[in-house]
Amino acid sequence: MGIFCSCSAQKPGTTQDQDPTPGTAGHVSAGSDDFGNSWLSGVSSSITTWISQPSSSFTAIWGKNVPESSQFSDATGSGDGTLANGQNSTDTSVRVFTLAQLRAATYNFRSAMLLGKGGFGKVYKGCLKEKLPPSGIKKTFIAVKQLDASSMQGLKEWKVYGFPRPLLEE
Ligand SMILES: Nc1ncnc2c1ncn2[C@@H]1O[C@H](COP(=O)(O)OP(=O)(O)OP(=O)(O)O)[C@@H](O)[C@H]1O
Repeated sequence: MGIFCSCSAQKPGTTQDQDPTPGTAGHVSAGSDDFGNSWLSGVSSSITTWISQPSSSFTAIWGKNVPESSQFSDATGSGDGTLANGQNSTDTSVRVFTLAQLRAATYNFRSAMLLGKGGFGKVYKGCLKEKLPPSGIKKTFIAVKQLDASSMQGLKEWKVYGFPRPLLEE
């Protein structure tokens, strides 16, 4: 099974009005990977393609009642092109998202975050938060495609049909 995601960046700020928090806001703790071993995810803020592999060791906590210090400060992994599993990307535009981060962004793929379903899997809305000094928060809204385990051919289709793409406004 795999994950693809696309995103649209929001100007830095601290507003919560567009936060896609489900009605039953709560905390999400990323646990062990019960989806399988072969995760791929991609995120794009514009035209860059991001491919990452998960790290189940990263625990992210998300929610309005969560202290800011508990939220991940770097939603994009190391940010230096180093993949979560230690591999290096040859493309400096590649940024890494762990499975835990994508789970946190989508509230563990909560049904309330479901945008739709395609032929290869479900698409969830998510929000990544990054701390900006001194006290700002950058929100990046994403669409995450979670491939069905039986649809790994979707990886090829995804490349062909243009994922990632910006999150469409509602
Ligand atoms: N970037 C996005 N922003 C907002 N909603 C999206 C986005 N991408 C997909 N969706 C929602 O998810 C649904 C499924 O998207 P998907 O891309 O999987 O559709 P599809 O092209 O029909 O699927 P497939 O390519 O797997 O056959 C869409 O109908 C739409 O409602």
